[in-house]
Amino acid sequence: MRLDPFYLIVDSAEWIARLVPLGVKLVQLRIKDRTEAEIRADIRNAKSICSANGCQLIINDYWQLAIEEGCDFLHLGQEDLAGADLSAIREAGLKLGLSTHDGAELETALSARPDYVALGPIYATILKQMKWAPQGLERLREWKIRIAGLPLVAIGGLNVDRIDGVFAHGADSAAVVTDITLNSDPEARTRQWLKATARWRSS
Ligand SMILES: Cc1ncc(COP(=O)(O)OP(=O)(O)O)c(N)n1
Ligand SMILES: Cc1nc(C(=O)O)sc1CCOP(=O)(O)O
Ligand SMILES: [Mg+2]
Repeated sequence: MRLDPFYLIVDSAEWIARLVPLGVKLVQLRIKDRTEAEIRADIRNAKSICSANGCQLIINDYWQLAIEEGCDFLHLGQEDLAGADLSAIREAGLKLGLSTHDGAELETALSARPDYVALGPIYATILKQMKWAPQGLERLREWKIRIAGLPLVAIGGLNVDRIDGVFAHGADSAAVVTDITLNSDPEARTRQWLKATARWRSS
């Protein structure tokens, strides 16, 4: 499986409606602190926008809703994974990406046979508090060897200037939140990301 090199992460279908039509081909809906009804509605909207734009939608955390809404790709962290029904996820035909932050988490992730592995935070992030220090670029090289052919997603503190570094160190896709969502012009920043990742898309 191949992932687009530009992996956008946003917290609403509104963001997806704004940015996916610009040419984004891989987006995660990462919603926190909203009601189940609101999340379900956003998943439906996001699914419809992504389908119309040929964009792969990945649902974060809400594996039951992803199954119920007929989604096809899920992202789970380690705690999410511990509480999830992997058989139900697989039976529903969902692909699965997993977060990792250290060697033990990588072992746990690999035993769940994921479709990609994410490593973070590569750089310090302002999105959420994390108990891990920045991994640095060299750790990506190590992970790429250890995951033996699986796609590797780099996440945490990425911006347009850091894109080439993560790909040069083995990442297959660069995931980003605040460099786009907190930018004064998110559409322009998205276009910069699309341009900066183009050479990794075609190679
Ligand atoms: C691509 C990608 N990588 C890592 C994460 C983080 O997942 P998790 O550790 O479950 O934390 P939350 O995002 O749920 O706060 C991710 N969402 N996406
Ligand atoms: C949601 C998330 N997970 C991470 C991990 O390391 O697992 S880092 C992160 C935040 C990514 O946001 P930004 O691009 O704004 O730094
Ligand atoms: Mg999670």
